[in-house]
Amino acid sequence: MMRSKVLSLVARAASNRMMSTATKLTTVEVNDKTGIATLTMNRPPVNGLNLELLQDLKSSIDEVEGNKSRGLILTSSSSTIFSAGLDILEMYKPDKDRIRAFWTQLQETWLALYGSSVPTAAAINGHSPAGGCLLATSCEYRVMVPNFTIGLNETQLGIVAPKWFMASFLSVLPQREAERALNQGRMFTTEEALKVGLIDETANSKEEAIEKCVAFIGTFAKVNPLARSLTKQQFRAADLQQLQNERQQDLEKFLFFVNQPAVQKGLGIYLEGLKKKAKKQ
Ligand SMILES: CC/C=C\C/C=C\CCC/C=C/CC(=O)SCCNC(=O)CCNC(=O)[C@H](O)C(C)(C)COP(=O)(O)OP(=O)(O)OC[C@H]1O[C@@H](n2cnc3c(N)ncnc32)[C@H](O)[C@@H]1OP(=O)(O)O
Repeated sequence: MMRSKVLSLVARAASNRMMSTATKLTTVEVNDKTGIATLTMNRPPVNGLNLELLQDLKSSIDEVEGNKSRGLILTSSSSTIFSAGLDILEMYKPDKDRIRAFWTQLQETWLALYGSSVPTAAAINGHSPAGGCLLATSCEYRVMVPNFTIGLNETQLGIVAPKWFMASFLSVLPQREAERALNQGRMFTTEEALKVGLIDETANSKEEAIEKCVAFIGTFAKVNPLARSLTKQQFRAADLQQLQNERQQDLEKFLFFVNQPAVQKGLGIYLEGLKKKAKKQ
């Protein structure tokens, strides 16, 4: 390794504190200069949101809430995928107990991220379908690298995005755009997403995306943190409360829906298509 690279790694290690261990599917790194935490998803190959990744995401969000970070940037360790969304294997021919725990964990993770008291931003450094888009739109700001896609494509899989997925989407897009895109299951390219307002900025690399997220979080430097976070909570309270009130019904609805033979058949065909595509590559 070149000496300069070694020196830069040593310097980086000195100015950043790794808060989580590498055994987890997420890592949290707090930059000592900015006080901003970067939460990185690391579940190869596609950051499919399974029960364990969702558990780690939730505990990492809690960790950032608890360690007085000035903000949270969500990103991925993959060079081409932010997150492929929910791990379809959790929903296809599911285990009865595990699928309950899975959906309950997804609810908890969304409540924690969408309701986070710290400023949140997503550095979207790869494709971001469905649950990936849910994570990104749960943050307050999005910066995306070109040549990738983002959107809620559920209808393309023959499934329906629950109300709280729509709430995140609607916190970013006007109702007319959101409704049309959801009905179509539309995936937006980075450029299209910028034009419609689904993302806030583009960046040429993950590093630049993170820098732009840091700049966004920096815009709150002179704002009273309590006033900022209470204002954010007020904007989001109705969406959060709705899921809190309906958590059990939402779970039962999901279980009923996902166990329908037609839905299982559709998920099986979709998975098969993904696997065939992967083999061809
Ligand atoms: C009234 C309503 C009430 C309740 C509603 C009920 C239920 C519905 C709610 C459920 C909501 C679901 C939201 C979701 O998130 S569903 C998941 C949607 N995700 C996708 O459609 C993404 C699919 N994947 C892709 O498009 C591509 O993989 C991707 C662009 C992300 C990456 O492409 P790349 O070419 O880089 O990789 P691949 O070769 O395609 O994939 C590599 C391996 O990974 C597997 N894979 C990919 N995505 C998933 C996934 N989401 N889950 C599981 N596995 C996935 C893929 O099969 C390859 O596997 P191998 O062949 O290597 O084994």
